[in-house]
Amino acid sequence: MAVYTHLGAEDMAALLAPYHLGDLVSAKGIAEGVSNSNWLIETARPAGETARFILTMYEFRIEIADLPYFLGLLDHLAAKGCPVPRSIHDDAGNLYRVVDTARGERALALIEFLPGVSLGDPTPGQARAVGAALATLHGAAADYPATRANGMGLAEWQRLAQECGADGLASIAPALAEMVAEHLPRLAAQWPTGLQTGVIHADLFPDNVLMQGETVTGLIDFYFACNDILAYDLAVTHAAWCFDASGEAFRPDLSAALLQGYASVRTLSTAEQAALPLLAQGAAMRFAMSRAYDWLNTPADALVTRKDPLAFARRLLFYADPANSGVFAA
Ligand SMILES: Nc1ncnc2c1ncn2[C@@H]1O[C@H](COP(=O)(O)OP(=O)(O)OP(=O)(O)O)[C@@H](O)[C@H]1O
Ligand SMILES: N[C@@H](CCO)C(=O)O
Repeated sequence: MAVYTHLGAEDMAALLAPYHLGDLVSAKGIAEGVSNSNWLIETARPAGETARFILTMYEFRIEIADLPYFLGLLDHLAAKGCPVPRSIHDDAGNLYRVVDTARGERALALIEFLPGVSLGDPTPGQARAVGAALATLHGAAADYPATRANGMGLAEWQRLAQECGADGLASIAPALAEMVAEHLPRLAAQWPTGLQTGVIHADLFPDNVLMQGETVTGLIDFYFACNDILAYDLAVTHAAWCFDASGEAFRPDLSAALLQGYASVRTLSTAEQAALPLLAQGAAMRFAMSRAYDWLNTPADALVTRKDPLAFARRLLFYADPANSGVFAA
């Protein structure tokens, strides 16, 4: 569950007052998500119609100084027609507010509620739509004026691996320690330079995409967004979408559809196309390392479920295997 801060009805009404959204009808904690407290807010306007919003209270991991980048990006993309939630500004025009809570000072922001559901078992048609939505996002963000470095790039994978230590990684599984020892130095030595960069989502997993049928109705959770290699974002999305739920079996049908969807909107350069296998190994390393670190550092009685690092260690080995080099062929 992810509502870390309890808010009573009066607290909630007071928090929402500067937004002039109408009368508070309901505020329901949302169980999904691990980093923030989220509520679905329903309000009634004077004319009687209801409106829905998501209220997020930032609990861990997110630097307040980064909120203008994340929330400004939502407004930039929404203004260009991308299916992302607009941020709701308070009556003074602020994108976010800092409030006192029983757990100390917290930043909070309101965004538009978007319809749709996130998928457990996507179809090729849905993967194609996600690929196209990602490429559209890359194009729409091209003139976003702010920049943010990728805090989850290669240097961070190396730091996380060091924090876990070879023994820590081996305590999860010996194969994980072996995989990191073999592949992390190689990725560092071979990581591509000179590919086109821009704003990337960097975490476009199925739980961060809302869909109705084969239509993408929401791209959400932009809290890893940053400026980095555009094709790396496609590689992240590929690693997140193109394996079955067990993380074992590659799904060529989803892979082909996702890549086709992306290419239908943005043509990859020859260099990007050639780099995809390596970028996908990097993407798999990124999630293997963040999950391994969380695995070793999340107390057993924590509210959140730890995610399996091995699912991404296996994906890295899949992408590194020359027998699979045709996966990204044009
Ligand atoms: N704009 C939105 N419209 C509709 N539902 C939303 C919206 N934003 C968030 N949600 C819902 O809230 C849930 C949690 O949101 P989000 O993924 O942003 O939280 P988080 O704590 O940052 O998650 P994570 O575990 O990925 O770090 C989503 O799975 C989705 O169900
Ligand atoms: N989407 C990530 C969590 C955010 O880093 C994962 O599944 O590991």
